[in-house]
Amino acid sequence: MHIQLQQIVPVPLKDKFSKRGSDVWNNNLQFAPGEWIKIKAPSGTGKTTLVHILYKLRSDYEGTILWNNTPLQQITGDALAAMRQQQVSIVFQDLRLFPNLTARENIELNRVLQEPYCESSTIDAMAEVLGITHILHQKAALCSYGEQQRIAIIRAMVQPFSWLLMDEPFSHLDQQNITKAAALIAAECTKRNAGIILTDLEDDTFFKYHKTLYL
Ligand SMILES: Nc1ncnc2c1ncn2[C@@H]1O[C@H](COP(=O)(O)OP(=O)(O)OP(=O)(O)O)[C@@H](O)[C@H]1O
Repeated sequence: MHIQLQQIVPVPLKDKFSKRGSDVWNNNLQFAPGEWIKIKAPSGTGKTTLVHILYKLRSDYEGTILWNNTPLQQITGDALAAMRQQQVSIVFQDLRLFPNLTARENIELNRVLQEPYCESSTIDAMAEVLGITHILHQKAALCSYGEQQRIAIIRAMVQPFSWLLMDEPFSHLDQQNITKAAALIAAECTKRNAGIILTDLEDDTFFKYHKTLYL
């Protein structure tokens, strides 16, 4: 799936970014299938805003986003749900787990939303790689932020996708866990020939990005 950004300007950020310039805002960009893109920016400059715009969680912007040549504004209802279930997976900055469900239930919900993409045992295998097997039965609310971040990463992996959006996905993890999580994500994206759009504050070596854009 191609993603195009045509002169996107978030209304609340209009004055801020116009003073300092941006590779993204108010520019024309095309993300090709399978591209791995890093969006780098300091705190408060719009990383979450961009991710939410791309996932159609907010529409307070000027310009046009195209998913496979169709303006996002025109993708609604069942078509939007199908896009999110089959084409675009996401790791939110604020994770958005159901606090009263267990870690496994949070992940399972995403796995069975559609024709299951993988076996339930995949959850066990990924949990073992990321070192969270022991908390799979625990309510998400009782898990540490680092554990919740790994739950959210596995949840994003157990559905089909051709694009993976990640908003500061490793912010609560130590270097060893980042390395394991990034390797898992890279392997999954490579297997599916999926694109990555990852936001972060600093440069990183988590992935072999095709391009880095400054927000
Ligand atoms: N609906 C809104 N109305 C007014 N201001 C907003 C709105 N949404 C976002 N902002 C402002 O836009 C700026 C960018 O917010 P955003 O959360 O996208 O930044 P960020 O780069 O993800 O920050 P961080 O790295 O701290 O998570 C902030 O100053 C925020 O207060």
